[in-house]
Amino acid sequence: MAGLREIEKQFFPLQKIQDVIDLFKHELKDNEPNLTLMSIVLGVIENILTVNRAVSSDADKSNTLEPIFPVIELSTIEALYTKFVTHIKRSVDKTKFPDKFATRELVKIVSDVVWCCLSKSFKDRAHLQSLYSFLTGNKLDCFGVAFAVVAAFQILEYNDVHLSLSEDHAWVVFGEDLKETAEVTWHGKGNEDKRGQPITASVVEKSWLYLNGQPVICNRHMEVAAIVSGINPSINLTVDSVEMGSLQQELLWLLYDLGHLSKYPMALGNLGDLEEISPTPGRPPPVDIFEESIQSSKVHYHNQHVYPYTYLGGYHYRNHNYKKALKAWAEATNAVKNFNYNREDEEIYKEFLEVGNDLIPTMMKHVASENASRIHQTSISYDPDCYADFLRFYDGICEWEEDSKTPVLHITWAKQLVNSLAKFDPTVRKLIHLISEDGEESSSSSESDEESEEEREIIQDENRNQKKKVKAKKGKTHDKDKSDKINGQAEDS
Ligand SMILES: FC(F)(F)Cc1cc2c(N3CCN(c4nnc(C(F)(F)F)s4)CC3)ncnc2s1
Repeated sequence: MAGLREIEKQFFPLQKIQDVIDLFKHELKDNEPNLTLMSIVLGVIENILTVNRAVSSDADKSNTLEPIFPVIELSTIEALYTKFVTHIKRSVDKTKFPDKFATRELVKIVSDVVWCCLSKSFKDRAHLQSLYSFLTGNKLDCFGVAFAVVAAFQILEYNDVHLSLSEDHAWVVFGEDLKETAEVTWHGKGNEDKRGQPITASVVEKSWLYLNGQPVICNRHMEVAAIVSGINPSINLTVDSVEMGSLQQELLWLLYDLGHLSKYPMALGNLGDLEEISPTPGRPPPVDIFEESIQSSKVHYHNQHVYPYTYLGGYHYRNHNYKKALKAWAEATNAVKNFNYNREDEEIYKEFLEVGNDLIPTMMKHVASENASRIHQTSISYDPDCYADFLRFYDGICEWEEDSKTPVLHITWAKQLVNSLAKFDPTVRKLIHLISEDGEESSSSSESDEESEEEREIIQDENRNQKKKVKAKKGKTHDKDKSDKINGQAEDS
């Protein structure tokens, strides 16, 4: 990869969103789209529209609807592009690596070439995903380091090194028919990086972080989809840049129409979220896009991805379709139950913690108040399907915890389960058939008394244990969070 090609230079200066779309359309026609160029262009635009927002001096401009899209000069882009290409070519002596395919040694060297320039300051801030951030601030997040390594290999003219993505980690595949893997970045907080090491079957097996061997293995076009999906339009915790969001949405539709999102469930989920915020006329509704994300995981990844279901569940929750939200969340834990939870999986744990201990309780409270006003039949607390999905949600969490080294459930989960259970009407708890995995049925009506008696025992057990635990904990020093929770519970119950 030499300097910028003449044809690429003709797209500059970029003065509006359409100019960026045209540049990406051109690059995506090529079988080697220029990853370095596109990452720098998106990084420059994102920086101007979110981090260093040009505050218009004259008052009148600020309240016009006139977009504040920046003019991106070729000189700005070319300087950064040359800096990255020079840095990579100067740091890697290709004569030592005559092979057509990359070797593990070379992958480690290129990872070091990126790694050595990184400043040790905050890494989980926003807007640290692009080569612009690397070249101007020596900062990259976990994804950004992995992407920079892949962009570097494109510059070194290796076309076998590709990005491999799970729902919370990134690494590379390389070698003939991509059968080698290597860590090139760090993961999470307080974990030693394992850069250069292969991702072995024992690490992958039943691990959500490595999707049990079903990661998204990118080609060059999907690597473009990854940088577009990684655009962060946030200006701060509450405000997004409308221009940056529109650019991301239009670029995702471009990639969608070219077929480059079909094996990328999270990018489809991102697109569904953007369509909820600002629907594109003539495009399918968000639920259809979330459904495509789920189908993509089923067809290409053995239904091992979890986020497609939590995207859909979150959408239905926000739109008060509580019955559909419960169904999506039940299917989310149906996917996660095949994994064994371990300490590096806390991102997905936080998702389910929020669903079980915040979203569902809030939903049940809403519904309780709605009950007063609405006819009872339609409310979820009277709907056996909702109760069944509620139980399936928790059943999946419990199965996820089974055989795991790290526990998932703690007293807050039990407390919230009891609260939410009690919000379902006793009649509905008699209407469902519990069928165990081996097909054995426990019929609903006859045993209903024993069943509700059994449930009462579970609840009483829980309360007894809870009181015992609270007494025990009070006598011992305990880490802050848990003791607060337990004491809090003691006050509540
Ligand atoms: F490379 C890593 F390490 F960063 C892992 C990746 C994350 C991620 C992503 N995300 C992460 C999940 N994500 C979600 N946003 N909402 C989610 C849901 F909980 F609603 F499902 S999941 C935002 C975008 N979107 C596209 N591609 C990737 S690759």
